[in-house]
Amino acid sequence: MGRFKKALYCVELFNLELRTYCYSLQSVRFEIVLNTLYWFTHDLRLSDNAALEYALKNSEQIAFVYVLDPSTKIANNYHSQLLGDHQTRFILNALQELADELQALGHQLIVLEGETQGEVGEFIREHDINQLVVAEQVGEYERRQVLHLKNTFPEVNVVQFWQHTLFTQHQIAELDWMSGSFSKFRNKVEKMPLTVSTPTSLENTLTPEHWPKAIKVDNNCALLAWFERYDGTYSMPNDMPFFAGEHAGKYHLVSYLNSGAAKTYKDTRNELDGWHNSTKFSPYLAIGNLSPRQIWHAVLQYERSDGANESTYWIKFELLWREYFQWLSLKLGKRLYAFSGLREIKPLTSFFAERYQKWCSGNTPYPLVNALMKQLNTTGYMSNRGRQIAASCFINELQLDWRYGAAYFQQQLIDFDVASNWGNWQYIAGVGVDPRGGRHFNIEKQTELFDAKGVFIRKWQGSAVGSQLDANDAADWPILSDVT
Ligand SMILES: Cc1cc2nc3c(=O)[nH]c(=O)nc-3n(C[C@H](O)[C@H](O)[C@H](O)COP(=O)(O)OP(=O)(O)OC[C@H]3O[C@@H](n4cnc5c(N)ncnc54)[C@H](O)[C@@H]3O)c2cc1C
Repeated sequence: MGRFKKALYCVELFNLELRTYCYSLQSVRFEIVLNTLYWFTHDLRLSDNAALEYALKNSEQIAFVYVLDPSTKIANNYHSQLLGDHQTRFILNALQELADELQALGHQLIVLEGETQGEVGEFIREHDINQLVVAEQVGEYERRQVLHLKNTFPEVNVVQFWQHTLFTQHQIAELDWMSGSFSKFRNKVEKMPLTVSTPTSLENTLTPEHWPKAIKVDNNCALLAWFERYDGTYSMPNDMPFFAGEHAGKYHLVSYLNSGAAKTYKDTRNELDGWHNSTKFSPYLAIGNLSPRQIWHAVLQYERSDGANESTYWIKFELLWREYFQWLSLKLGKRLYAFSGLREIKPLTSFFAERYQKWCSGNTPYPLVNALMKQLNTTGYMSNRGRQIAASCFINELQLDWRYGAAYFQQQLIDFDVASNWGNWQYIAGVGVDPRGGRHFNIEKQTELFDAKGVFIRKWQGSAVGSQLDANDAADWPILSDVT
């Protein structure tokens, strides 16, 4: 055989082998049915959800699961629940909407009740799941849950997607930002500059007839049970109409921008009250009814159509604060919850049960703080400036351990987000990465600035009942000779 013919022969042999290999790969693929479990966590939406798109395109059968964990309703070491009633209600309503959406597509949202990783694990076992798809999260506790499942089920293909932030992990790696102040982070982001990729829409990528088959279960009444337990007779305050769900989130985004309030955002964002004085995007971002990319691009679109100014820039600036805390939380891991945060020095505090109680219920000697806490307890919301004042009072005037305050906020906030809450508390307590140390807001000055006429304090009945911080002062303690 000539050299040329020999070469051709070899190529043909190689092609044949390649075809056989591909064919066997195809048959393997047909033998293994991809039974996927899609686990919803902080991504309660169908659009701009890369993990969900992947799961739908790469499965033969699929089940959608969300877990309601009763242990999150039990008081923890800080005397607070991990999941308070305001956010519970918000989540339940969002789940109901998601369940309806999935049902219209011939699928089911299976709401399980129990210890989260145990419930997911049991579902994997019972339904021969060989692929678990879940959005990647920044919280240490949530990350450990997925890690635990990966270790328990090495045969299950665990696929995770990063979709809770504006930027990708790859973009952040390129930034070469090894944690540090917000200014450093923002400067780097804006100097590069990093681009926020366009959000995706499920309808444009996958028509319903191409969805995988549904894995269904019979017993699915946990959602109803939780509604009965936690929705009760609750009526939403008229001036804080937080309707939950992906549709409500999208509607809120459009109506906020249509209201024109974005044009004056920078001047109004610090006000203590008023629906349109700030965007109120936070509850939707916290549970993933909206993605930050959807908001970012809606603001860009608004700037193109209605004009950009300092205020529209400032909305993006604040979204960068959120972004910063998400990446910081990922870097800090469990140090996000540590008393000394990132610093070597532990703050000087004590535990005054009475002061703590008074702060929580809004009965301190500080009317503005009282009004803020009552607003929080009633609505689940408090403005950013309000949060700064209330947290500063907790740390500086009341000299309490900041972690108890953070945990109480976690319980009360409708928009609780692990990175933003614990990160901001660290920042005010002076144990975070900020080089300037903690923040002490002068309550009198803040009252003068934001509630000079006392309207907010009257609305929330903040007037101080007594001017004394502690019922017992040192003089009330028995002296040693009396005790013996
Ligand atoms: C002690 C303390 C605790 C906080 N806890 C939370 C929390 O659990 N969840 C939460 O979402 N935010 C938290 N924040 C940040 C901020 O107060 C809220 O995001 C904001 O008040 C929500 O209202 P908005 O959507 O109208 O904000 P806007 O002023 O309209 O801001 C637009 C968006 O930017 C982001 N943002 C604005 N300010 C901050 C900030 N300081 N840190 C991080 N992101 C920011 C939010 O996503 C917000 O929705 C906390 C702040 C403090 C000081």
